[in-house]
Amino acid sequence: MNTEATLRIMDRAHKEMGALPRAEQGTVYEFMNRFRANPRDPMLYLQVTATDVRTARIDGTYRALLLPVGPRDYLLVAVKHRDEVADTLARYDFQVNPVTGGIEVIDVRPVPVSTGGQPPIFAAFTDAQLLALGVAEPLLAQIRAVSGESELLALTATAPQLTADVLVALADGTPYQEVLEQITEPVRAEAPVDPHDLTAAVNNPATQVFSDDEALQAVLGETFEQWQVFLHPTQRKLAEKPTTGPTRVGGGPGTGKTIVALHRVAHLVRRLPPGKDKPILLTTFNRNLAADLRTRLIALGGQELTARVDIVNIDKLASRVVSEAKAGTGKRIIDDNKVVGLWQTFLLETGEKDWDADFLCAEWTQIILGQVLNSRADYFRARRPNRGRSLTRGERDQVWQLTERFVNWLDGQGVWTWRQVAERAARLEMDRAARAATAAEESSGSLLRHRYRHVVVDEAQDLSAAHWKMLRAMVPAVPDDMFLAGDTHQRIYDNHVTLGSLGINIRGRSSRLTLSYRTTRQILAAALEIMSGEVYDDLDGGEENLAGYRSLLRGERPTFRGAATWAQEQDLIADQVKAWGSPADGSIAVCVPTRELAAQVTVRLEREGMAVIEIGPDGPKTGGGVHVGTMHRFKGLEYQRMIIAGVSDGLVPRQMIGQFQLTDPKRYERERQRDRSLLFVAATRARDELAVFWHGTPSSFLTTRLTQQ
Ligand SMILES: Nc1ncnc2c1ncn2[C@@H]1O[C@H](COP(=O)(O)OP(=O)(O)OP(=O)(O)O)[C@@H](O)[C@H]1O
Repeated sequence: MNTEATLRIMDRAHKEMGALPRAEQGTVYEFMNRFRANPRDPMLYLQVTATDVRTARIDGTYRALLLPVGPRDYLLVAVKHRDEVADTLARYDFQVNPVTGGIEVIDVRPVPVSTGGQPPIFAAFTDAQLLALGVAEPLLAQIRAVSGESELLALTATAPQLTADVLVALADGTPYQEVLEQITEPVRAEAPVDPHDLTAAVNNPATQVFSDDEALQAVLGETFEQWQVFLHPTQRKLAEKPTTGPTRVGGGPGTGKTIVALHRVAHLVRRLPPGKDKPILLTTFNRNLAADLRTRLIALGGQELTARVDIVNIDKLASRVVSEAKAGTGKRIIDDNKVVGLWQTFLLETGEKDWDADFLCAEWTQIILGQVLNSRADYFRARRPNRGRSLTRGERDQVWQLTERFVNWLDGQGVWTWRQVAERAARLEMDRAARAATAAEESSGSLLRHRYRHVVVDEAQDLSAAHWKMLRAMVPAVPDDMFLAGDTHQRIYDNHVTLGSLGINIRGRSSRLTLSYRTTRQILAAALEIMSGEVYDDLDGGEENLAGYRSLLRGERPTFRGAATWAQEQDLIADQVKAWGSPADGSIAVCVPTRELAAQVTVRLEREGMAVIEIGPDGPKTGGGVHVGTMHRFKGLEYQRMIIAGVSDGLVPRQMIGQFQLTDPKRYERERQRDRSLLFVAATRARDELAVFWHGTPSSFLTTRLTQQ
């Protein structure tokens, strides 16, 4: 098609279009085509207004508000009913933000006046201070009038993104300097900003625009996914920034880490030379998350994009490496949670009484296999972080010998564990990398190469050291080699690593997202309360916290209710699902600590005539019905409404970990932290509403502030 003019869509106009009836969306689409073909078409009634903005006729009812940003370039800033145009023009202001260099559309309608008589929230900050943080100047008067949270949220709902981010952070008590460093600096324009140069501004990544029809077609098409969103400028920077080495993106639940990882993949694919190979690996912890990543990546860029990306969960990747090398042929892989039982049988059969099966199992999986230790000598030298009791040289010798015998014993039965597969794969890949390096040095023209050019990992907090060693060996240490997304507060498997010691140096290349797009402020506050007092690591020997973690979404306060017995608690669950209208569309989930409880809840809800879908290792089998599953199954998922049930003393944290309190206090702390993280993960799956139930005594993770509200 001949185009006379460009017409880009600004994010807020895009949202307005999404809210129009379907037929109207099609009309906007046609309008855009006609406008691009000939903006002077008299049927479009392009009119200059008192401000810089132009209006044009979409149809008998709707008008487009257009901002000229170049001689033949326009920005669609709003789609309005014709009766609202005059009011909109009077209320809206447009500016180039002097900090970000992006165009902002600002709604300067007055904030509803508070009747509470509270003092203004931002009185402590001068105008100059607020402007230095990137707050939109036309909003200063409104900002000064804000004195309560509901007014604040009414204002931030329509304010430009940076203004909203800054105001909420300041209102939450984040120190000025921290807001400057964490919110403003990451989105500051790289070059000086000329506030009058709209052409430069529209091309600045801070201006959130769709530059083509894809977005509109997505709105019209069936495949429009809610997550196909405008990246926040901080998210975009992380997704597109060139890096000199491994990089990590952290941040609380729902801050868009997965979305950033997916956009990173898309960005890397766009930079690949043409080809048919798959030089990018996208991996995560389990099967259903890998399947989810594939679906989301297809939605983002279609088959063309996924054609260049190997998407596979980490254990499957390891087993693929092992079977390619024909290592372990004929052996059956057994589940890691069966390994302690096997150690017990082995110790019984061999009459070995000096050692505890649990201790040996952890030592073998975490230290010997986990660190891919080659020899007894390596084991003598190995660091044993987080292992609690120390071992003498003689004891280490005994452990080494016992594990060797145990491995032979397993071998004799034709089985091995996922941990062993990971360790073997790491070893094979490390050998391959060493051979590739020698071949390159000798420039012998060998075809030996690294498996991948880029590796992107989601849910990085749950990978073991052996997994990391394997991944490190799969990709050369070059710029943009590894991109890791993860949150240690959500670690639900017992894998603690220090990436630096595994050859993955993320120092100075670690960032954190803080704005949650999933949960409401009310749910977030409860989830943070669950985490209070616990210390978490940053995957690299340091500490990480959730400072600045926040949300702009508003909702009901979560419900916390106890019952006398489990039977009565099940009544609470059934009543709550009914109170939510028992929708069978997969928007509600019930999450419990154990499989037995999940089975009982299923029976109970089915008795009420509800369709129930149990969540298995591959995620929910179908979308419909009320989803029920154990807490582990909820990693990476999200629901409109969630019930977390069985949050009782003895169940959360698990009673059995009490045995370690005296024998192995470090392990006790680790296990307790893991259970706390499970509850945190579960609570942060809820988008709009959350109900937490227990029977008997509530879990010690539920503070009295929560249980008595
Ligand atoms: N810039 C954005 N605009 C609107 N929605 C967003 C944005 N970024 C993320 N989201 C939404 O927030 C939700 C969470 O995103 P995502 O799954 O990427 O978060 P996460 O940090 O990986 O979460 P978790 O750690 O809980 O797995 C999704 O519904 C996603 O669509």
